[in-house]
Amino acid sequence: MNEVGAGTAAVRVQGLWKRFGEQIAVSGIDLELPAGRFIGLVGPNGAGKTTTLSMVTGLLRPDQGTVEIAGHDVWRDPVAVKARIGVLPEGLRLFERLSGRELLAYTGRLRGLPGDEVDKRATQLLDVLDLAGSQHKLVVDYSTGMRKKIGLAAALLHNPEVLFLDEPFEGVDPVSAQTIRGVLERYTASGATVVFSSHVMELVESLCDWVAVMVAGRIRAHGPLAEVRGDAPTLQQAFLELVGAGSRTAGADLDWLGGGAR
Ligand SMILES: Nc1ncnc2c1ncn2[C@@H]1O[C@H](COP(=O)(O)OP(=O)(O)OP(=O)(O)O)[C@@H](O)[C@H]1O
Repeated sequence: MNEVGAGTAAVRVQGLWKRFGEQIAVSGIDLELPAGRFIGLVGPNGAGKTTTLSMVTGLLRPDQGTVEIAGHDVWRDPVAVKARIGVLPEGLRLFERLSGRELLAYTGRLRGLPGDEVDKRATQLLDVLDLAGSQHKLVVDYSTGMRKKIGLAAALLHNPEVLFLDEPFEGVDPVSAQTIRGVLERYTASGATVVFSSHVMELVESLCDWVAVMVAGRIRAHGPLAEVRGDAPTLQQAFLELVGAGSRTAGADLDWLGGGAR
């Protein structure tokens, strides 16, 4: 059962900072992500999305600031938070010498689920994610898309309240993307919250009902999709305006590229 109903904040971020030497990756952000929504965190390369998601999910300690998930402080109450979240991080490390099914069995036991419940859920997830035929293959032999899918299955196994996904569709073919999408839509329809980062605006526009736009370590816009899109015809156009790239002519200075002298 999910504790957090629609209308309350699934994630509350206050004054979050992260520096790497001279580089300020996240510059004092405040953000409330509503529960029960499909939320997209978008921004150009290097905007700070991965750093933010890592701090929000307890993988990277902030320099300053607090994060609460379902009312629990991520750094003061990590056990309560980790029981309530699922995470598919960027560059996910998996136990390569386990098969897909073994990985789920292991994850389920770590999560404290009874063995027969783990078996039942693993069978269903492997089936829905089209991995049943590869469940006995070692993870090391999985393709990029299969790795994303088994990572997603592991993140969903304990039925978290909030699911965080860093670029879940990168390197995933359209058929697998559609499968992942179906699973996520079903999950949010039941009141759970998904927060995912992506650069693919069409995807964010078609999946999300709430977006946060991050530029240079700050949140530039956030809110319901229609509000952030405003009068722009597409989210892509609104995004280009927000990041100040709307009028930039790509490649204007590359006059040597293409024809002419070689
Ligand atoms: N471990 C690190 N050490 C030094 N700098 C880092 C580190 N991690 C991130 N950065 C810097 O922090 C900034 C934000 O990086 P981050 O990976 O969070 O951005 P992003 O929005 O996820 O980018 P992308 O969309 O390209 O994945 C970048 O300038 C990056 O170079």
